[in-house]
Formats: sequence, structure tokens, C-alpha cells
Amino acid sequence: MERVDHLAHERNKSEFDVDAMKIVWAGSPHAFELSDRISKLVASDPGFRKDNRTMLSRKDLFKNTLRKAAYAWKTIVDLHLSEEEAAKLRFYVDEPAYTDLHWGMFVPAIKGQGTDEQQQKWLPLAYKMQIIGCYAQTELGHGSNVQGLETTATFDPQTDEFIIHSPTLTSSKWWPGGLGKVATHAIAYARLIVGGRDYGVNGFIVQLRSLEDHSPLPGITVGDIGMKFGNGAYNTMDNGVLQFDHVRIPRDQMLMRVSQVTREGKYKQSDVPRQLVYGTMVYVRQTIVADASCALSRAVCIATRYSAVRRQFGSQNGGPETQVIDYKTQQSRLFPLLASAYAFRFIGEWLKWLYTDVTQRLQANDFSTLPEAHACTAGLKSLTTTATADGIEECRKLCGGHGYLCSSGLPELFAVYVPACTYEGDNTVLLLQVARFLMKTVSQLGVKKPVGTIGYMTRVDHLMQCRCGVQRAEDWLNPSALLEAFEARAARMSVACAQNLSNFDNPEEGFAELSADLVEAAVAHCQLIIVSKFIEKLQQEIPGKGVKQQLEVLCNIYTLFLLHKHQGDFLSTGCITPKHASLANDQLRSLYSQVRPNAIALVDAFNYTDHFLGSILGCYDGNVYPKLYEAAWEDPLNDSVVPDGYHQYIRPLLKQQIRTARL
Ligand SMILES: CCCCCCCCCCCCCCCCCC(=O)SCCNC(=O)CCNC(=O)[C@H](O)C(C)(C)COP(=O)(O)OP(=O)(O)OC[C@H]1O[C@@H](n2cnc3c(N)ncnc32)[C@H](O)[C@@H]1OP(=O)(O)O
Ligand SMILES: Cc1cc2nc3c(=O)[nH]c(=O)nc-3n(C[C@H](O)[C@H](O)[C@H](O)COP(=O)(O)OP(=O)(O)OC[C@H]3O[C@@H](n4cnc5c(N)ncnc54)[C@H](O)[C@@H]3O)c2cc1C
Repeated sequence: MERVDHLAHERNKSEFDVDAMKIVWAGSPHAFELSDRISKLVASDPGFRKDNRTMLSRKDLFKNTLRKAAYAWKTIVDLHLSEEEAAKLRFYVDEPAYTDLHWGMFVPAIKGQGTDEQQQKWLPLAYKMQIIGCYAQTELGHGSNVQGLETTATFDPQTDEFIIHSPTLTSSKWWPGGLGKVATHAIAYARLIVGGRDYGVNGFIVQLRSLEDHSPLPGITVGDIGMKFGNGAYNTMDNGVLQFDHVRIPRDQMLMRVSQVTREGKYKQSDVPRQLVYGTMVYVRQTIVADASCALSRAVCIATRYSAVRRQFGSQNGGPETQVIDYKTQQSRLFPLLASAYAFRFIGEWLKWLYTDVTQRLQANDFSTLPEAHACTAGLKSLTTTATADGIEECRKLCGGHGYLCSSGLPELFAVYVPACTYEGDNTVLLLQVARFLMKTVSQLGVKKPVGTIGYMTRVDHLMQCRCGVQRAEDWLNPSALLEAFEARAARMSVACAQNLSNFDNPEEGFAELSADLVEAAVAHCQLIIVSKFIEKLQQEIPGKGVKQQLEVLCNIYTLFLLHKHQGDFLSTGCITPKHASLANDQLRSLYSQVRPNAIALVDAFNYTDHFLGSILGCYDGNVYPKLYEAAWEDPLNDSVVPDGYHQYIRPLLKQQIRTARL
């Protein structure tokens, strides 16, 4: 039977070349081809089916994840997929699994913190999955405060070994993904104790389970920490608990790039900064930023397509009712999220560049950009994950009642995504790191020239007193006007915090007291980075009919939406007047109208298969109602007309009510 495209009329309205936009979204023709091919491969293979996840018990769900991970690995090996293709395949399989931590943290930790010899020994085993690793840093008592970790690694010069031990209940490792039931090895973070002296936290490679029968090795107690938020969702992951009882490992299993312990028991620090012990977190934060656009664009694709299908009120003379996407309120909630998805896509791309650049510099012993890389990865991780988690929930509401059904895909997407606000650094804790960086920058003005993303501070004198030149709504389309408003706001908020801090005798006390204001200053700085990189992106050549124009509209929506949402900051710092704020809002409304005919094409440009979207509301052809109706009957509760438990619990109740009525 021929498939009817219920969204064809929407697609016909679009004013730009969607295929060209697909390439911009993917990053390059090569990235598009790869993504397209692998997503179709996964979608067409029943081995990767995922529509039953929310109905499985935890045990069945987990076993199914193990099966899929093994099947994905077999596919990768059988098809001789490259590393790039394999990573894409795992992405499109779309199921959190121990492999995320193996490839995403265990391997990078060895690469970043291991010596050449350690890499030569461990990486080939990890690449072939002959060992499976996890990243065991967080403990029951401490996650954010890494320096507060309690697990110890005490050097024993007699045997040339470290003794890894959990001295207290709170020192139990708690949360590491893959640890609970699968990992054979861990990078365990522990306090390095040599000759009775504590040298702080370092990583150690520790074998946890037998490679023969998977039983825990002597001295290891390990298990899963239990069910997490949501059905299906992140419960496919075996987040684990782990205790060490004087577990001995050879000395050469301490990751020794940053510091070393010699055979004689001497501690030595390399020339590299100590913060490189945190390097794996910087790497993963960068990948999380790139990932935010994927999660947000997915939710936005679902909400946009459904908003074009759904009609409510407004029928004229018996004609069709209004598509909910035509309501201005729906547009003012949805289109900023669409624009954010694109903004996050580009900031993710840029951050990847920054990370590659800092890695190359580190290899050449240039550590000058490390503080900025830390501030950018921490701040952008915080900003993009918060906005994405909130955005997914907003998309659920944009889909009305049907958004609450698991078959909309949105509840599970939210449940899987929301811990990104916590893992890899709690978002508030990370913004406080950015704030420290900002305060240091302000305190060194005139001594050290701010560069890179903080370069705008070189113009702080101008930014402290400049006046917004916008006179008409269209003036807000001028990138310089937008940029200056955002720079002035960020600079003024940082300088105000620094001035308030100077009133405290004890700077740490002052920092704690003013931390809520400092977090707001950090947000202003990070929003400026995203806005400026979006604007920079548009200064490049972008091929394809109408593509650049669409991106300009989205960039302006993203920026003016932020200005509108945070107008309190802009007004209180005197960067704009109420009149400017009102003109910005007028311009925003007009931009929503420009995006409206292109909305469906702009989400088509993500090139997501129906399999990946996992949503009846977001399906490509928009044939929502028959699919919802059919899916309802698939629910196991509908296997029988009369439910299990009727005789035990419903019938006696009904009978009792009848007797009561007769009394
Ligand atoms: C689908 C296919 C998949 C393929 C793979 C894709 C990969 C995706 C990965 C998988 C998805 C996610 C799965 C979930 C993973 C969750 C894993 C975790 O949570 S793991 C657990 C994650 N856990 C967390 O994230 C814990 C969060 N906590 C922390 O990171 C730290 O405790 C802290 C930063 C908050 C404080 O640290 P503390 O030592 O007390 O530091 P002070 O404040 O005293 O500052 C001292 C100086 O150090 C500086 N500096 C600091 N950090 C860095 C850095 N990284 N660098 C450079 N510098 C840094 C700082 O600026 C300052 O400089 P200055 O002023 O002196 O110049
Ligand atoms: C799904 C998931 C997967 C994870 N996977 C791993 C893994 O693979 N490996 C691993 O090692 N860890 C993992 N973690 C742990 C994770 O990294 C930590 O939970 C995270 O770093 C937050 O630390 P915490 O739990 O100690 O939060 P806490 O620091 O206890 O946060 C509690 C509250 O206190 C606030 N707070 C804390 N410190 C400050 C401060 N200085 N100033 C102001 N407010 C503060 C926070 O903002 C938050 O509101 C995972 C966690 C989750 C949820």
C-alpha cells in the first residue's frame, strides 16, 4: 500500500534546500553520508528493536541490553566497521550500556593519563574488548568534591604493589556505569599514599572480575545500585557499588602520566599540571555538549511534527481546525528550542575544535589554554544540558496529553537525558568553576591580557559604559548590536561580582556568600560564547539555496529569545532600556512567522529515522492517530479483555457494594 505523507503540504512550503541543510547539520558531506548509512543500517535490523523497552522488567531489560551490545559488537566486527562507523552505530542503537563507559571513559582515561608503555599494554586489550572497563571515581560520600575521595592506594615497597582499600562505608565506589554487572576492570580513583604521605587523588587500573568465570576477584565486593528514574530509560545501565578490601595491584597499574612512584618508593611529579588527572572529565564534558544537540533536536523534531499534525479549535465554516503550530504561544515555546538545537550543534562542533587544539598544545607542553578549556567545557556542559533537559520536558508539554504516553518517546528521552545535569559534574558546581575563572580574569585585568572566549574583557572599559544603539525592531538583526549587548551584560555582571567580592576580607567566604550571583554571571558568560560562535559560523560560506538565511533566522531567534528570557539582567545592568527590550520582543515575533513555513523542513534536516526517534508523534509521515490506536492494543494490559486480578480484587468489591446498597 502506498504510504501517505500527511506532512507533505508542510514540506512543500519550505523555502530552502533541505538536503544542503542536512550536510550543514551533519558537519560535512562525509559526516552526512556516514550518519545516513549507519542510521539506516541500525533501523533496518530487527536485532536493534527498541520499542518494547519501557515494558520489560529490569532483569529482562538488562539482559536485552547485553544482547544488543554483543550484537552491535558482532556487527562492527563482521562488517569491518571503522572506529568512526562503530561509534555511530552505538549512537544509533540508542541504548545506554556499559560500552558507553568502556569507549567513552575507560579508553580515554588510559589514553590521557597512561604512559606510552601503559597504553601499549592496555589499549589493544580494550580495543578488542578482551577486557571491559569502567570509570570508578564517585563514592557514596563524595562525587562533586573529588579531592574528598576516601579510597586509598598505599604503596608497599616490599612487594612493589599498591594496596587498594575502602576504609569506610562512604568510600564505597557508587554510581560508575558498567561497574555493577559487567566491567572486568576499572580505572579506580584513590588517594595515593607513599611512605605515609598523602599525594592526593590518582587513577589506578584494577581488575575486578575473573576473565574466566566473571566472579569478583578476592577482596572485591561489587553489585548494582538499583533502579533509577523512569521506565526503561537509564535502567539499561548497571551503575554499580564497589568495595575494596586490601586489594593488591602491581605498581605499574598506577596511571603514571601526571605523577609516578618509583620502585624505591619515591613520588615524582611530571612537568604537566596536576589538573590533568581530571583530563578524562574534560574530554567527556566536551562530548556531552556535542550530544546535547542530538537529544534536544530529537525532542524538537517530535514536537514540531506533532504540532503540525495536531489541530485544536478555530474551525471556520466547518473547515479544519487550527494546527496547533500556528498558535503564537506554541511558536514562542517551540521555535526557541528549535533554534537552541542548531546553536548547540554548532557550539558542540566548536568545542570539539577547542578540545583538539588544547590536546595538541598539551602534547607540546603548552598548558596556557588549559584553564580556558576547563572553563568552556564545564560551563557549556552545564548550560547545554540544563537547557536540553528543560527543553525535552517542554516538548512533552507541547505535545499535550499524548506527549505523556511512552509511545511519544519523550518520557524515556527525558528520563535518559536528565542525569546529564548531574553526571560528569553537577551543573551548579561546574558553573562555580566558570565563576572562579571569571573572577580570576577580572582580578588580573591590566596584568594579563584576556584571550579567546574571555577576550571581550580587553574592552571592559567600553563595555561598562556603552549604550545600546537599537532604534527600530529590525536593528536587533544586526549581529554587532546583539554581540555588544551580550558582551556588556556578561562583563558588567562579572565586574559587579568582583566588586562585591572585594568587600569581603576572606575571599573564600565572599565567594560562598555571593555564589548565587556568581552562577548568574557564569551563565551570562557561557550564553555569550554560544551566541558569538553561532554568529561566527554564519560569517562562513554556507552553500545551498536559502540555507544561510534560515540559519540567520535561527541565530536571531536564539539570541533574542535569551535576551527576552534574561531581560532582568540586561535591564538591571543598564545594557538596554525597556524600549529596547520591547523592540527585541517585536522582532522575535516577526522571526517566528518567518520560521513557521520552514519548521518541518528544519527538523527533517536532522535526518532522523523513525527508529531513532522512537516516537509515534514524531513519525516522518505524520500518520499519528492510526499508529497511536494500534499501539494501545499492543500493550500487555490488553492481552486479555478481563484483567488478571479481576476475580481476586474487582469482583469481590463489586459484590460487596451491591450488598451494602441493599442494607
Ligand atoms: C553512543 C556512543 C557513545 C560513544 C562515546 C561517547 C562518550 C559519552 C560518554 C558517555 C555518556 C555519559 C555517561 C555517563 C558518564 C558519567 C560519568 C561520570 O559522572 S564520572 C564522575 C564525574 N565527576 C565529576 O565531574 C566531579 C566534579 N568535580 C570536579 O571536577 C572537581 O572536584 C572540581 C573541579 C569541582 C573541583 O576540583 P578541585 O581539585 O577541588 O579544584 P579547585 O576548585 O580547588 O581548583 C583548583 C584549580 O584546578 C582547576 N581545575 C579544576 N578542574 C580542572 C580540569 N578538569 N581541568 C583543568 N583545570 C581544572 C581550577 O580551575 C583551579 O585552577 P586555578 O584557579 O588554581 O587556576
Ligand atoms: C546516571 C549517572 C551516571 C553516573 N556515572 C558515573 C560513572 O560512570 N563514574 C563515576 O565515577 N561517577 C558517575 N556518576 C556520579 C556523578 O558524577 C556524580 O553524581 C556527580 O558528579 C554529582 O556529584 P554528587 O552526586 O556528589 O552530588 P552532590 O555534590 O552531593 O550534589 C548535591 C547538591 O549539592 C550541590 N552542591 C555540591 N557542592 C556544592 C558547592 N560547592 N557549592 C554549591 N552547591 C554545591 C549541588 O549543586 C547539588 O544540588 C554518575 C551519576 C549519575 C546520576
